[in-house]
Amino acid sequence: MEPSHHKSLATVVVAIDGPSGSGKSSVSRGVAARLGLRYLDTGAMYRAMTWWMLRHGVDVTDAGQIAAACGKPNLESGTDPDQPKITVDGEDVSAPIRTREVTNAVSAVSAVPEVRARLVAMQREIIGSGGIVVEGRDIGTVVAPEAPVKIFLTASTEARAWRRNAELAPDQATSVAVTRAEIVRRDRLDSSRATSPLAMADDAYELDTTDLTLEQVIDRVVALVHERTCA
Ligand SMILES: Nc1ncnc2c1ncn2[C@@H]1O[C@H](COP(=O)(O)OP(=O)(O)OP(=O)(O)O)[C@@H](O)[C@H]1O
Ligand SMILES: Nc1ccn([C@H]2C[C@H](O)[C@@H](COP(=O)(O)O)O2)c(=O)n1
Repeated sequence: MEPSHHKSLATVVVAIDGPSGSGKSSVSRGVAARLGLRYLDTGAMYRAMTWWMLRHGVDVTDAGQIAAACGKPNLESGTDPDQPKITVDGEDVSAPIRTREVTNAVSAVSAVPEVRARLVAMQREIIGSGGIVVEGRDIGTVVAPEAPVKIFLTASTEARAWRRNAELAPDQATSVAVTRAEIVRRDRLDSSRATSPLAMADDAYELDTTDLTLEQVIDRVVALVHERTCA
């Protein structure tokens, strides 16, 4: 990252991007809680949109159907890092958006430009004047390109598969090999879509978390935020 614009914590935007299972959610929540910032999980928004499509019988392989329907659900994202919550039409969907059915359909839904246009606008509105950690795939490149702190988290495919597999709910349990294949497929789709694919911003700080504990990663990101904001 270029040493540049110093900001106060009250207005800072910390953009955290990376592939599935690299630790974005846990790191972002930990950093936000430590620094007293808000937290936005943009992946949860794409998941909630996908959950609604599946619930309403939208064919999630048909981009036209997705585009026509994506303005209908009323999504509300909480920003409390200690209690992340997302509702669709008033229903708390924090748990059902984590099923493998949603996980395996979300890349197709999030590749549709109309979906991205609506959710990116909502994300920018929530970010507002800042004081927030935002995680996703295109935060540093598209949603908040002016963010003074940009982190791109990575980890080996093996580490990500083990981490992701270990946290599946009992009714979603599968083998590490299946989880690994699902992660590889999702990364490929998320990185190859035409509109704002998963990508590292030129001015992002790349952090490989393979051999780091969660606490070590949080410590490093907090240190970077202090460095960038002089706080
Ligand atoms: N550095 C780390 N060391 C060990 N486990 C970690 C580390 N970072 C995250 N984890 C664990 O890995 C799992 C996946 O992390 P997390 O959900 O934060 O990743 P993610 O990048 O947000 O994934 P996704 O994009 O698929 O939602 C969680 O169970 C988390 O506790
Ligand atoms: N900014 C974002 C965030 C997420 N997505 C899509 C692509 C992911 O596979 C999916 C779920 O995200 P996760 O909860 O695993 O972080 O949502 C995106 O396209 N852009």
